[in-house]
Amino acid sequence: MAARTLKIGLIPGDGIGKEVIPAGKRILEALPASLGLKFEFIDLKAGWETFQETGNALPEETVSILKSECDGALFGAVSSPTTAVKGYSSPIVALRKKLDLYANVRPVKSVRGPGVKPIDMVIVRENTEDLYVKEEKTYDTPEGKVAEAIKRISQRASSRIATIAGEIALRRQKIREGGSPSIHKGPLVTVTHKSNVLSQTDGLFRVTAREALAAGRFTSVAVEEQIVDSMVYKLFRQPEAYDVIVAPNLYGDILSDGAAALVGSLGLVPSANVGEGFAIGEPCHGSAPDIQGQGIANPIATLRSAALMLEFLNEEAAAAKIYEAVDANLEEGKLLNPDLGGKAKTEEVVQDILRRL
Ligand SMILES: NC(=O)c1ccc[n+]([C@@H]2O[C@H](COP(=O)([O-])OP(=O)(O)OC[C@H]3O[C@@H](n4cnc5c(N)ncnc54)[C@H](O)[C@@H]3O)[C@@H](O)[C@H]2O)c1
Ligand SMILES: O=C(O)CC[C@H](C(=O)O)[C@@H](O)C(=O)O
Repeated sequence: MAARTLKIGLIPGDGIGKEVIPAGKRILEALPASLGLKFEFIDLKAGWETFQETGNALPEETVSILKSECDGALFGAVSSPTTAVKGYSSPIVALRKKLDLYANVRPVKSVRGPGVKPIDMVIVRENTEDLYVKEEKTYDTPEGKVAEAIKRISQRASSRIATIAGEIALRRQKIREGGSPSIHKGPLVTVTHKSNVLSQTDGLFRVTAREALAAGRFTSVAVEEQIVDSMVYKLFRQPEAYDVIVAPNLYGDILSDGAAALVGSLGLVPSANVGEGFAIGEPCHGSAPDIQGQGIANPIATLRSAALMLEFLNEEAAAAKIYEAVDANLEEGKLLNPDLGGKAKTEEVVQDILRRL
């Protein structure tokens, strides 16, 4: 069988993005040849440093190479400023829209072990609209300034995101039926919203998601809904109750960082930005300026993001190899980074996981 060659764009970005993306590249290169996969890598620029060098946080070349040459990509993190800087706009938010990566898929899973609360959920976050359309304005009134932002929810995006959430629930169920141990009895999708207050925007999300999940092929999928604030409460008290969560963009962003705390660290939680036939693996965390340059960033979110990207490029066997090696490191618990209470450097954890591949 001829090997499949995947061309992968590498966008480290800023801060610890530069420390963890090389680890993602190395794990792909270290996959066994028997999987029949080869990789070519293209280094691409984006982020705050790129903005300072070129005046553009997302150079056109990065977008055009991703579109015309790559099968997928790994994105580290960028240091977006918290005050407006003229000409700067978050490159990852822009990429999601430019490449129509409409779903942000974020699995949050605990590893097996005594005393560990079993958690195995996937947050499926709408990735193109909601408050992330970034249509904001500030104006003066006699009482002072007022700022406004548009929250845009469309039927099309809500339907697409609920549909992929349903498909992910079915796929997870199939893996369970194949014998994988699981804490879930059957496929469940929880639709989250705030339509008790935002009856038009979140109301449209809720109704459309429910309609999409009522399709014939999802008859085996149980569908529940929950208002986002009480969802946070239940997520923290009973995380094992969730299988697949589907959420509008901003709620999905917030819920996934919260869920990361439940499994020990943001440094563990991966994501994939998924569109038709293209995926960008991206750790859920940011550029972590508080630890950058110390060589202690946890690489696991990135390694798992590389695996997740492979899953969406139909390379499940290769993805499974990476997950197994990472889980073995965590289950043994001897070589952990400081975010998990250990003393290991990034490099030591990477080497331990590569050894297990
Ligand atoms: N995808 C992205 O590009 C992305 C995502 C989130 C935040 N950001 C940006 O990152 C910058 C910093 O944001 P923040 O500090 O709010 O969030 P953050 O995710 O960077 O850090 C939050 C906390 O988690 C820790 N942490 C995160 N990743 C870790 C890892 N791999 N290993 C060990 N510890 C880790 C950090 O040290 C910090 O204490 C901001 O400029 C923000 O805009 C970018
Ligand atoms: O800081 C940025 O430029 C993007 C942050 C980004 C987001 O979607 O809001 C991040 O929080 C994420 O979860 O991917």
